Amino acid sequence: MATRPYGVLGRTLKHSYTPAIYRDLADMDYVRFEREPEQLEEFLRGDEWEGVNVTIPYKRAVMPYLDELAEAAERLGNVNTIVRLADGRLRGDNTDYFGFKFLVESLGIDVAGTTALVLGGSGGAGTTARTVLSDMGVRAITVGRSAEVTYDDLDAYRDVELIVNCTPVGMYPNCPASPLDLERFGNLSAVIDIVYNPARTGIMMQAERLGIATAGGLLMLVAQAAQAVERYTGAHIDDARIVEVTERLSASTQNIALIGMPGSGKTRVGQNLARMLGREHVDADAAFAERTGRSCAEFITTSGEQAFRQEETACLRELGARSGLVISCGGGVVTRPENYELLHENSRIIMLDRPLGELSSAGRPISARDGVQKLADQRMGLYRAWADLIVKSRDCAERTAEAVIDELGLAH
Ligand SMILES: Nc1ncnc2c1ncn2[C@@H]1O[C@H](COP(=O)(O)OP(=O)(O)O)[C@@H](O)[C@H]1O
Ligand SMILES: O=C(O)C1=C[C@@H](OP(=O)(O)O)[C@@H](O)[C@H](O)C1
Ligand SMILES: [Mg+2]
Repeated sequence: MATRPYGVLGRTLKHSYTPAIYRDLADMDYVRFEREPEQLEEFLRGDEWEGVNVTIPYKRAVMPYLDELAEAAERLGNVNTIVRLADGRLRGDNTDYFGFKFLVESLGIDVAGTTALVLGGSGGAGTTARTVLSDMGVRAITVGRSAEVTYDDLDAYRDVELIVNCTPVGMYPNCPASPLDLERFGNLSAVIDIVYNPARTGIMMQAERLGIATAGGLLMLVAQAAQAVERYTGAHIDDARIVEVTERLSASTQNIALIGMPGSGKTRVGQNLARMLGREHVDADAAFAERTGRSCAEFITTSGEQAFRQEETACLRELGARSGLVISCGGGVVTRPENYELLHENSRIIMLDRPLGELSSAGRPISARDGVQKLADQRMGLYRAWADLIVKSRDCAERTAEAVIDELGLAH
């Protein structure tokens, strides 16, 4: 057994999911090796590590210090895994190839003979994607601002079956955003995005709306890590385990967003949920008050509902992009269609379904103005349509929180 640690080498790694992935995949402790460019040589020639995953911006920069390259690294011209061989020599490998192939295969589509647009295809990730796709029999076309095919030339490619995003457009914190409008493509079978935060990027959400299959980058991230572990330890990690670890990571990194009628328990159940799961709780109404210096009720009474809704959306844009939170929404979040994607991009949306007769209007100017029944007529259909999961209210907020945890399949 190696006594030196494994780790991930990069420049800023604070938000890296990699240590969590290794812990879950292989019960391995994984060190974040944050180094500046001028420290690279010393790090690579030193012996404080046993093996490393390499991330941007060093996937090419490490190459001069390696003694040999695996075929994938040679072909792609970059290295994401370095293994220390028994004789001390360093071998550079590239497991992103496997990771991306795993992602494409997860769609369950026979891609051979199809054509794909690879957005950002000339960058490092784009090269990996193009190489994998070509090996799978796909005609991969690089699209980029200075590539042979630019975003202005796409009318000639309306019939492509696949679009792959390898640009950072849509990545946290500038989200939701999409590099491309899918409307003009009439023959798409899938959209792949290698971005993994948020869980659903702008282009993926548009694809969902159009009924097109999607795959996000988290599975690739876990699959490349799994093959790196195989390279370090020689132990095989099977496909089902890669999927299982991805699902767990996806569940823990996405927010849990509670929606439902005013008084249904979003705030109180959210507090309990966060406590039970060890997560941070954010009440959207409290965040609103902090941002504007006025409570929701006060804001609505003095500035009107429309101004309130505008601020509420601005608040939600920031909140919905974050990770791992329990978010208690305001009851009126469903009144603006644009709020849906702000939640859906990185949250599982849970509707709390509490009998109307139990709902109080106290301190709620909109409930008081319209009455619970009228609000329910306007909103219940929307709550149901937005929800990934509908949980019936139990006899107290704590028990409802337990039910949410059980129905989400989370441990507490
Ligand atoms: N079964 C239950 N589930 C949720 N809340 C309940 C339940 N029974 C009573 N309550 C009470 O109802 C109120 C719900 O209010 P709140 O959480 O502010 O709702 P919302 O945020 O959805 O408007 C709280 O005072 C809570 O203690
Ligand atoms: O139903 C609504 O339109 C509102 C519900 C409130 O949140 P709760 O549902 O938590 O009471 C709050 O966002 C605001 O007063 C408007
Ligand atoms: Mg509330």
